[in-house]
Amino acid sequence: TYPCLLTRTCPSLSFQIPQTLSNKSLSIQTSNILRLRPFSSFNPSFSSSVEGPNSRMKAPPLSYGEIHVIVGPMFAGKTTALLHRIQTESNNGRSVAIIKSNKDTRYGLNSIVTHDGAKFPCWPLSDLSSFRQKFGVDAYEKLDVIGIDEAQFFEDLYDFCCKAADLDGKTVIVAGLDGDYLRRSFGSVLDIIPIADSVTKLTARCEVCGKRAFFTLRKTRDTQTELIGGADVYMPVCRQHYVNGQVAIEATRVVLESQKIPCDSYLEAPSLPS
Ligand SMILES: Nc1ncnc2c1ncn2[C@@H]1O[C@H](COP(=O)(O)OP(=O)(O)O)[C@@H](O)[C@H]1O
Ligand SMILES: Cc1cn([C@H]2C[C@H](O)[C@@H](COP(=O)(O)O)O2)c(=O)[nH]c1=O
Repeated sequence: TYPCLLTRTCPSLSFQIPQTLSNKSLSIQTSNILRLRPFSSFNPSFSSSVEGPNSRMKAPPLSYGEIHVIVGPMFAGKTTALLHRIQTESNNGRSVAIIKSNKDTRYGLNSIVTHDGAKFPCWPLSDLSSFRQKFGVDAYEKLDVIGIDEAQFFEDLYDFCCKAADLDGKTVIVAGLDGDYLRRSFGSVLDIIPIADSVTKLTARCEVCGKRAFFTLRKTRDTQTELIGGADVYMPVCRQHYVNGQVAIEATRVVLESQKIPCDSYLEAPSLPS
């Protein structure tokens, strides 16, 4: 339980093997060994390399960061919750920034907008790794809280969150879809659960019966995973109406294809079987 820093050892490291082991035939490659260094021997005012000529490790931050994940179907209030948390952090005097995917250009690139129309300025990016450079290295150092919306669209989500919280001391608040329209894991959102401090799953209202909605039903015949859209393309549904809706969509597809009738939108909420 001694607070410690893991440092990669240099190949010339000498260490003691317990007597019981040293008598046996034992081959250990020192370059693959991790050594625990007492925290007290670490000087936090050093920001560059920690140990040895081969080490590229950055000194750990003075305080470590946090990762909070908000998931749920579309219309569940993920963006609203993200904006609320960011606003609270900002009101508490912390420096904040929000990143969103530049794939969603529906409301203009430089703002995130909730389904209710609430807005906040943001950084539209294709990948998270470019954020530090684009935001400015000095400005990034001073940043306390980073919000990420539409997290399912970022392939480098895991690496970014890890680095931001573990090495750079940032609080990262991530909002995104846990599942796609077929309820498959979406992007890397579920991959960051093991490194998160908290996970919140929000629900919407089922568009058919008004009960809690856990899933997002796609109303069109498109089959690609990524398809930007709102209520024109998607509706939040409960389990019963997800299952019924998928059956209805599949049946409609078969009928339309057999009659070669082009149709963009299959479903309207009132016509869904209950
Ligand atoms: N079926 C629905 N269930 C819940 N909220 C809905 C629904 N349809 C529209 N909304 C509106 O959407 C808002 C949530 O928007 P938003 O935060 O952008 O959600 P998300 O980011 O999860 O898609 C709700 O406060 C509500 O006013
Ligand atoms: C289910 C599903 C959604 N999308 C897209 C549709 C929207 O542009 C976003 C989700 O936005 P929200 O803030 O959660 O409302 O994702 C998609 O591309 N594929 C899907 O399967």
